[in-house]
Amino acid sequence: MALLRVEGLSKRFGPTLALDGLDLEVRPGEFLALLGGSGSGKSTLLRLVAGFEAPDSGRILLQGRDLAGLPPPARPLGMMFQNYALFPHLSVFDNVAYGLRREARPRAEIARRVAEALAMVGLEALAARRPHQLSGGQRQRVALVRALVKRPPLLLLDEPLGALDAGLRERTGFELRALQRATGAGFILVTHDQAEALALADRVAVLDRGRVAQCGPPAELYERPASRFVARFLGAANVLEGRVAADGAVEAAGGRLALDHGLAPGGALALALRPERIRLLAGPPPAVNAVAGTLRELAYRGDGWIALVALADGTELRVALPAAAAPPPPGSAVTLGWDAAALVPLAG
Ligand SMILES: Nc1ncnc2c1ncn2[C@@H]1O[C@H](COP(=O)(O)OP(=O)(O)OP(=O)(O)O)[C@@H](O)[C@H]1O
Repeated sequence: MALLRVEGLSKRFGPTLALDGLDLEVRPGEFLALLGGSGSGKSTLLRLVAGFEAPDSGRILLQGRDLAGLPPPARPLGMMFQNYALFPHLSVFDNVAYGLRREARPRAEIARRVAEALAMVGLEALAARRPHQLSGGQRQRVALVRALVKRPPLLLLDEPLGALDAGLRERTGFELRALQRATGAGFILVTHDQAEALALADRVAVLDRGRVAQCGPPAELYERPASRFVARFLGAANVLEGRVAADGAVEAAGGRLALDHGLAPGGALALALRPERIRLLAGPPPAVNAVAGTLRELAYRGDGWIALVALADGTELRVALPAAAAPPPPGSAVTLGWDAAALVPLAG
């Protein structure tokens, strides 16, 4: 059985349709990332699951039970939202113990469970401190174990790493995933950071205008995006608009493109092509999967280069080159090529 099942969920705020018949499933023990641009409905979905808002239509089932009408505290969920304020006047221990005390658990059990929870994130030595005596990353970890100490089957996290700097963000991300595996809880993590979603999640759901545009394991979304939207949103893929010629090759971007499998001729077709799958070619171009263009812009990124190449038909390709590629200066004529397997047909 699914841990969480969301069926046909819709929510309107005045003229804005924040969720538009959204369907989603989270499996037991799964780390699911909700990825989407600003206003795509990520936070609204989390707020509806948490019970802070009621849907206009649709159902939310947790472990098979319809949550309709249940107030937030009655929902068996842990939550860590953007403004995860800790109680400033309470110690780390008391912050984490808060939820267990409200359940009137025996003192000895509370002491044991809080100690275990703090040990999971390496904060047992800081139990007596107040929040203002902690670093940002430490506060964030206290908020996390506070949400987990009641062992909820599902934890909702809204941009939990958003306030941390890049280095701490990556480290805390790894900790988050280790904690998820150790507890076996299902996690839903809202983020607008695609690298974070791809790195941490078992599956990623890409949201677009209140619907799930695609949901699947990170590599599947990245390698086989279903639509132009997902291809561009994840990893800034190039999208080539073309037409299938009589011999099954694709005419696009002013060149002839061959896929690694046959296509029925005649139709219009969009193909995704990742920037890092494109190479600079020297010498005469091959007959297929190569195009000539002019290098317009070049940016050094430390681990490599990003080049913008304008083709004769006006298409602009984004090309990621390795640091050792030694690209020619802007204004140069270049030939680009790629393997047939790099071309991914898009359905929408
Ligand atoms: N309480 C509200 N009143 C009016 N409009 C709202 C309300 N909450 C959300 N919206 C609107 O619903 C849409 C979805 O908002 P939501 O906060 O779910 O997006 P999001 O994907 O979380 O965006 P962000 O990444 O910017 O946080 C937006 O257009 C937003 O302006």
